[in-house]
Amino acid sequence: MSNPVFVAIDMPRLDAAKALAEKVKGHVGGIKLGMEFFYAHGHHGVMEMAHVGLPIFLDLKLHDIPNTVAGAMQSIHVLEPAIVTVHASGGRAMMEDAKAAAGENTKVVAVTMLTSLDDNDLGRIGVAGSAHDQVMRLADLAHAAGLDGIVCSGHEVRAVHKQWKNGFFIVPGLRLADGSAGDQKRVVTPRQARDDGASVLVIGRPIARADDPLAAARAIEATI
Ligand SMILES: O=c1ccn([C@@H]2O[C@H](COP(=O)(O)O)[C@@H](O)[C@H]2O)c(=O)[nH]1
Repeated sequence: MSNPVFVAIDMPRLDAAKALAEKVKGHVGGIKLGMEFFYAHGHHGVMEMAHVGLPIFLDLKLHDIPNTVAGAMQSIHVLEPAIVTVHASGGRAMMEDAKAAAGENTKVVAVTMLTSLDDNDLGRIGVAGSAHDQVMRLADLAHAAGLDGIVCSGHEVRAVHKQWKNGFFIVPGLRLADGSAGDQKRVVTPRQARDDGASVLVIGRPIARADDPLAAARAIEATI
């Protein structure tokens, strides 16, 4: 993949989403659509965004019993997304069934621990150990389930890459050194994540909410 940046288009308006994608398309490698967009526009919206001509990452973070997640994967099959996410904490059988139900050109990738959480948050939800331990544990489970890779923060991607050589690693929670982290807690720069083995760099607000999104996308591209 030449440009590893997928711009996260987290907005409910289709016209605004299309305008942003058209504006930055020469400086990103793909488009990430999440719940905010998909719940508002569904299949129609994804098909509209596909006209931009970039690979589509459907970040739906599926998490349910195996039969339901497999059904959801079948329902989005026709959209031929390049990437779809499920939650690793849904368990091995859920991930296996998700992969089996996905199209052959769709990478199924497991969200390990959200980048908006840190070690303290993990303790509060009853999980012992560090974020690093939790990501490594769930990466092993996703690998065993036959998934293509995982979503983790830039704090863990180097270690995960070492243990899963041909894995596909998606890293959100990216900020330039002077950028506000907002709700993200495990943050690194795009350059750091790339150097540490990220396959895809997910960048949302630093582009979408910039005064000049095109200039922001260009500036980020220049750093990687
Ligand atoms: O652990 C995760 C998993 C997914 N995301 C998604 O990435 C983008 C990040 O947006 P920014 O505006 O660049 O913070 C967003 O769509 C999240 O849903 C994540 O941040 N962390």
